[in-house]
Amino acid sequence: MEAWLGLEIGNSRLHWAWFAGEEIQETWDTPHLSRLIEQQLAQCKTFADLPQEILSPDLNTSRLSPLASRLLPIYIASVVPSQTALWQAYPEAHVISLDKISLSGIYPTLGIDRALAVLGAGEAFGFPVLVIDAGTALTFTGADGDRCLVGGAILSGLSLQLQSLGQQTANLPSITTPEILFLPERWAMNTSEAIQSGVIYTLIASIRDFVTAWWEKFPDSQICFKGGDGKLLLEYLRSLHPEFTDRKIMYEPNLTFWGMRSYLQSFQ
Ligand SMILES: Nc1ncnc2c1ncn2[C@@H]1O[C@H](COP(=O)(O)OP(=O)(O)OP(=O)(O)O)[C@@H](O)[C@H]1O
Ligand SMILES: CC(C)(CO)[C@@H](O)C(=O)NCCC(=O)O
Ligand SMILES: [K+]
Repeated sequence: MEAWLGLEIGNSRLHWAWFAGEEIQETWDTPHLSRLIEQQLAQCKTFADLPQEILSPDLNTSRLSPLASRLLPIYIASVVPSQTALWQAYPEAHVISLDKISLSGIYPTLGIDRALAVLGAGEAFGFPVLVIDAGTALTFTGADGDRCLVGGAILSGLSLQLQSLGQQTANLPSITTPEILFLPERWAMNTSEAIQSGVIYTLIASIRDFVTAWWEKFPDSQICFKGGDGKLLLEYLRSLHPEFTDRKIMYEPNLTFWGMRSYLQSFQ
């Protein structure tokens, strides 16, 4: 089984998956790379030459050691052109572009992360499917039973909403997502919880509205959450609306990587 790396470049950070053929072995996240690393990427001859910055401290690198003497292909799905540019120098970098994705009805500026995630979800659970990516931006992306893009929506994600409130006002603190330990009181009595209440209850209401509208169109469709805040938001959606607990709605962090796998299979 050939080894390869999947790299999803998001607006906040990099998401990595190490594949042996079609199986994901490990996944991890790292910060964006600095421009200083470009030279090192250009000179990579084996896996061992790759900068340490791309490996996670939790990664069991001894499992990777059989790969050390080879240069692994890296398949890249990026929505951050300046970060994509750094990889141009790496001899085995393959940037995935929208034109080779097997979905119809795509518009030219659709994010490759959205296209791959909806493809990966549809391949795994069947079409029609709706993906809710709770990342830096929160996106809804749906495809119908003919693998045709239905469309979707883009709004500010959880962190971005909290951060922009803090940055653009004199008296409001910037709350970070690790500070959100529980579902706040809706009618909050302090500033921090009032911000959390405003952002979280409106986000959940928006998500519920999109989910309901999707199921009106496609009643039996699977809905998948992904992204850094996906697990938390699905948990809150379910605790506020228990009727969603038994429905076809789940969290699956690797949808974009599944989309990459299916993209690669389409060339075999
Ligand atoms: N260690 C972490 N670092 C950064 N964000 C984190 C972390 N853990 C959880 N998060 C949450 O993940 C969210 C970012 O999600 P994610 O990492 O999926 O975004 P992204 O893929 O970089 O962005 P996008 O795909 O929207 O361009 C933030 O809103 C934050 O609350
Ligand atoms: C919306 C984001 C930022 C989500 O990562 C990304 O998919 C993107 O840059 N999309 C381009 C615009 C679009 O999808 O219509
Ligand atoms: K921008």
